[in-house]
Amino acid sequence: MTDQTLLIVEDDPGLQSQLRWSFDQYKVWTADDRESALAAVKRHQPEVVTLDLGLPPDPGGVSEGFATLNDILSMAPQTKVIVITGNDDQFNPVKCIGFGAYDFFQKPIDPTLLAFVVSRAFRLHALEEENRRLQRMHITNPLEGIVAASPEMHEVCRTVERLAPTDITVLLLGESGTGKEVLARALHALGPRAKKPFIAVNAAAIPENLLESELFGFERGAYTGATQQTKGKFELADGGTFFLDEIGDIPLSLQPKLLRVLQERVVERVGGRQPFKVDVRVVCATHQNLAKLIETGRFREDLYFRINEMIINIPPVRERTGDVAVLARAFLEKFAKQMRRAQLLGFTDEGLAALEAYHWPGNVRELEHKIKRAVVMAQGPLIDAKDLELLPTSAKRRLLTLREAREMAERQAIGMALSEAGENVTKAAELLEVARPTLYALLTKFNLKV
Ligand SMILES: Nc1ncnc2c1ncn2[C@@H]1O[C@H](COP(=O)(O)OP(=O)(O)OP(=O)(O)O)[C@@H](O)[C@H]1O
Repeated sequence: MTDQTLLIVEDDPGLQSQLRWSFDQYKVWTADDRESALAAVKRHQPEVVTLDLGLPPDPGGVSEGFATLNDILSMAPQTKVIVITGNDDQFNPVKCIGFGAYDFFQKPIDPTLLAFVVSRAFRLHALEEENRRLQRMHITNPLEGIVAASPEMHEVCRTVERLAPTDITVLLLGESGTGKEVLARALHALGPRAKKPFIAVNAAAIPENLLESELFGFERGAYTGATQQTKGKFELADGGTFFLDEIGDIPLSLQPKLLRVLQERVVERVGGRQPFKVDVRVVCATHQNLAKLIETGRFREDLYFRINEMIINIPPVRERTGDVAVLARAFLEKFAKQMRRAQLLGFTDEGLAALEAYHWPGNVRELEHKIKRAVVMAQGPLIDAKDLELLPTSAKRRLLTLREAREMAERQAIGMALSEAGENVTKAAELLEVARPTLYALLTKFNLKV
């Protein structure tokens, strides 16, 4: 027997038991009036219901059946209700479907046909559930490897999705640790070059005198110690994506050579005389203000125009509405699993308040490190401000309106509850102590696509 649950609402005991036996491959529950039907829906959450329209106290009519249909669908809108009636009013089918029933059946019942309709209803329900699950995942995982609940980051992710299939050079602007590299990887992974290399170079991390050969490669004998020809990173990225992080740190002397690669996709190794073509998609990033660097003569304007075909501004964590809680939760799960600390369940209210109040100058990277440390340090089942080495600060933040504060809190609570409930809306609604329809209404209100 499967876990698929069927509720048969039928007041005729003979028909009820006939139906019960013909569906023994499902978990079957029965009810014979509106009250017991609603109790069974609440308790057993059947995916499919067969509903006799003629229920007491109106067994010869349809009023009680329609009221039951209406109540079931208000309580559990995803349920597939198959209406069965002996009443041959030709308008009933239209009315039932208009009320949200999945299908309509006239008595006498053809068991083979009904079995077929019921199994199709289960299939459709499963497909819709899977669809809802995928959409819910999208709330906190808008892109592979990216955790975000804020509309600001969802917008960034949508832009990444739109740009991924193109070869447009993208410039990612954002403070350190905001996720520029993760987004560059997403641009690569979602595009046609996904199976080819993704090569990242951080210009700030490589000494100036080594940067040219790192980027463009060198020929044997190009300088003392150059014992063999070596490929540069551009060449290694051939066919794929080249991610140049901290482009603002590229020395002025190298900028013309870089401009040439970007303009003509041509590379020349240090000490080489034969320029050759490379096929790369280029993504650049910086936390610096390039306009200022241009003003002070440290960055070429023509290079700037080359790399800014499309700019994506990544907001700092303190400006993302509702991201801190879901990021914290995701990192807690990741590190608790890695470090086998399954007893860690979440954050104390004070811990969460401290996370929210902090201004995160190091953005997601800092948040990740703080949670990692706290997972090691925490003694009880909940992480508090002390474990995080944070005190609720009085750091100046823009004063929120009451409405903004309420919405932010609601959004965070929903994100946390969904994450806690493994993305199961029913469980999340229980954790939040609201009815499922209320949670759905809130998800819609916050444009969370369920
Ligand atoms: N939205 C996110 N969801 C999950 N993890 C994230 C997210 N953003 C960033 N991270 C993680 O935070 C860390 C820093 O991200 P990343 O290296 O992409 O930032 P960056 O902006 O490139 O930093 P820098 O400017 O210092 O190079 C990484 O471990 C990354 O996996």
